[in-house]
This record gives sequence, C-alpha cells and structure tokens, in this order.
Amino acid sequence: MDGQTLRLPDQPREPGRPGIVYARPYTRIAVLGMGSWGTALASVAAASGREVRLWGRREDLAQRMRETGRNDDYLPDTPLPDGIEPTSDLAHALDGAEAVLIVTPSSSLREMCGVMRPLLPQGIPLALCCKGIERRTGYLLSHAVEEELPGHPVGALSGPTFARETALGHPTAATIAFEFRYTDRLAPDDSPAARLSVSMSCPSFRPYMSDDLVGVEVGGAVKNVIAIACGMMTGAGYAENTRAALITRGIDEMKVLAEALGGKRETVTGLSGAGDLTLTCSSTTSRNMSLGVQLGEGKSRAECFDGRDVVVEGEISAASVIELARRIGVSMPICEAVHAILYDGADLNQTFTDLWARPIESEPRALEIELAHPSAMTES
Ligand SMILES: NC(=O)C1=CN([C@@H]2O[C@H](COP(=O)(O)OP(=O)(O)OC[C@H]3O[C@@H](n4cnc5c(N)ncnc54)[C@H](O)[C@@H]3O)[C@@H](O)[C@H]2O)C=CC1
Ligand SMILES: O=C(CO)COP(=O)(O)O
Repeated sequence: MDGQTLRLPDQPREPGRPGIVYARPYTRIAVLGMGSWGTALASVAAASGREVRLWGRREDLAQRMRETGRNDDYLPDTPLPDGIEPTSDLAHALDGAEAVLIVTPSSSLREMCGVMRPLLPQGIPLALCCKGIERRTGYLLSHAVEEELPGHPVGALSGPTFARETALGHPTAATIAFEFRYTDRLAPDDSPAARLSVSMSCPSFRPYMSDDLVGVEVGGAVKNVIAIACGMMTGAGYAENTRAALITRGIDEMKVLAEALGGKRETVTGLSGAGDLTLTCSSTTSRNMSLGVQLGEGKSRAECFDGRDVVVEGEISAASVIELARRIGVSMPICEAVHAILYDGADLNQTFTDLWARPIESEPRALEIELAHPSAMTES
C-alpha cells in the first residue's frame, strides 16, 4: 500500500499522509467459533457497527447466549453488545456474509474448511484468527486454507489481544494482513485488508493493515512457543532478566523464520510479533505462559489446568515450528529447548542451562562468525 492515501470514510482526506485507510466497511460478518476469542471478536465487530452472526457447534450454548446476552461458558463477565446473533446453524451464519473470521483452534482448521466448503458465498474473504503452523504439513495456516478452499482471499488477524480484555473494551490494536495479490486487481479501498480493517475498527480496537501475511502468521505461531519457554523459566524460579532475554531472542527466532519463508523482518517487530509476544510472555492470563509456569514448577501435563482440556496452541507449534525450521535449515534454539522438554522428555533445568551455554554469537545473527564458548575452549 506504499504511497497510497486512504482514509476512514467519515474523516476529511489529507493528501500527503500515506498509509491511511479509506474503505467501505462490510455490512455482515460471520464469526466461526463460539469460544473466548470468537465471542470477543464478534463483540468488536458488533461494536464497530457490523451485523454479526456468531457460529458454534453447540446449540445449547447458542440458545443460552440468545437468552442471557452473554457467553457463560467462555466469557461470563462480558455482556454481548447488540448486533450479534449466536447460532449453531452454519448455513445461516454464512448466508449473506461478506467476510468470515475463522476462530476455531488450528488443529480443527481443515475440518472447519470441509464443513464450510458447500456453504461459503463465492469468493468471500476468510480471515484466520487462530495461531499456529500445521503439524502434518508444516504449512502456514493460510496455506492449508487456500488448499482446502481455493478461490477465497485468505488473510489473518493477529496482535496483543487477550479475549476477555478485548471483550471488556480495554483498548488494543491488531494487524490484519492479506497478501498483495488479493489487492492488485482491486481499487485499494476494495482490498479485503482495507475493508476488514475498517469493519473491525471501534473506539477500543484499532486494526493496522499489512500485506505481509507470512510475517504475521509466523509471529502468531512462534510467540506461543516462546511464551511456554518464558513460563517454564519463571516456574522454575528464574527472574525478570531471564524473561526479557528470552523475549528478545524470541523475536530474533521469529525474524529468521519469517524471512526464510518469504516474510519481512520488520513485520515481526510489529503488533502480531513483538506486540503479541510481549503480552503473552508477561502474564499467566496466557494459557501458553501458564502451561510453561506449571511445567516449570514441576507439575505433570495432566495436572496442569486441573486436568481440563484447554487450547494451548504453543504445544502443537513447538513441534510444527521445529519440524519446519529443521527442514529449511533455520536455527531456533529457544523453540528447540521447548520442543526437547515437551516431546523428548528432556530435563527442564538442564535444557535451559545448555541453552545459555551455547557458542557465543553476534547480535544480530551473523552466521559466519561463531566464537567458541569459554567452557568449550578450556576443554581442548
Ligand atoms: N483467547 C484468546 O485470548 C485468543 C485466542 N486466539 C486464538 O484463537 C483460537 C481459538 O482460541 P480460543 O477462542 O481462545 O479457544 P476456546 O477454547 O475459548 O474456544 C475454542 C472454540 O472452538 C470450538 N471448536 C473446537 N474444535 C472445533 C471444531 N472442530 N469445529 C468447530 N468448533 C470447534 C470449541 O467448541 C470452542 O467453542 C486459538 O488459535 C487461539 O490461539 C487468538 C487471540 C486471542
Ligand atoms: O494469543 C493470545 C493473545 O494475543 C492468547 O494467548 P494464549 O493462547 O496463550 O492464552
């Protein structure tokens, strides 16, 4: 969108201010997934003036939501604004929708695509609001959806957005990314990224538009793994210095993977990368951080979350990110550490001790220069 002057419809144009979004909002949006994030995003869209149909599999929950005006199972203390119609009828949810937000866990994405396929209005944009990399294929989630649902522009919405805080109206911001190829034959104002950004904009939710879908998706997937690492070290008794170092080096791992996959380094320093990473690594409101803390304290996986089956995307991403990184030759030492603990039964304290004892590198990473760690020098 470089050099283009786009503005919100109700504001006067100010020529010379590039990058400002001017687009027609969608009238009706379908939100698929009646969990915490789906409900929060439906609230944002409704607060932005959209007609929203919020779909979930469970008719009992949809019916209670229609009766009580809240989602007691996932966000009990946040009343739904007007303009949301909860439904368990997917055909009804998609009928007349101009854009779809997919907010079910990444592990059920292909299944979701299968049930949506016969019901989707032709060519409507799909925005992924789940975070991860597909385990079986190593694909970015958008790639999996493009394979399942060809002919639909696929993008992502991602940023520092805990569901409950978002639904309560605490101000935050997020990135909405669709690749430029979905835009180049349209007037810029008609691009899915521009229209969805304007459609999701309300006083407490500020979307930013991007054409770097790869960078946005990589940030969302990797930050959950780094949050597990931060949680593990916090649970094991390490302090704030350690967490800050992990966050910063985590950004480096995101940058290298994003770049290797064709994304941009600078996207990783934005809301969907550093922004979300900072949030997720700072609070046990995050399920990923919380899992790490409990494991770091010595609990077994079965004991975490009192045995409840909670969506922790970083558990799957620890495997899918590392399998992908190894395949394309990208070094991601923090993600490797989390993978070793979760999947190979490695000792948590020893793994983090080894992480710190790796050969010294330059910052930013320069692959050719590698100084031997002092302990390695004394061995010879
Ligand atoms: N909760 C949050 O603060 C945020 C969550 N996300 C992402 O959103 C995605 C969803 O997470 P949450 O809403 O938090 O999880 P959740 O556990 O609150 O809700 C998940 C929902 O998906 C439904 N679901 C599961 N499998 C399904 C399937 N096969 N078909 C249809 N529905 C299915 C469940 O019934 C539930 O309603 C995850 O990828 C998460 O990383 C992203 C940003 C913020
Ligand atoms: O992605 C999130 C906030 O942006 C939610 O993080 P958790 O899935 O770790 O709770």
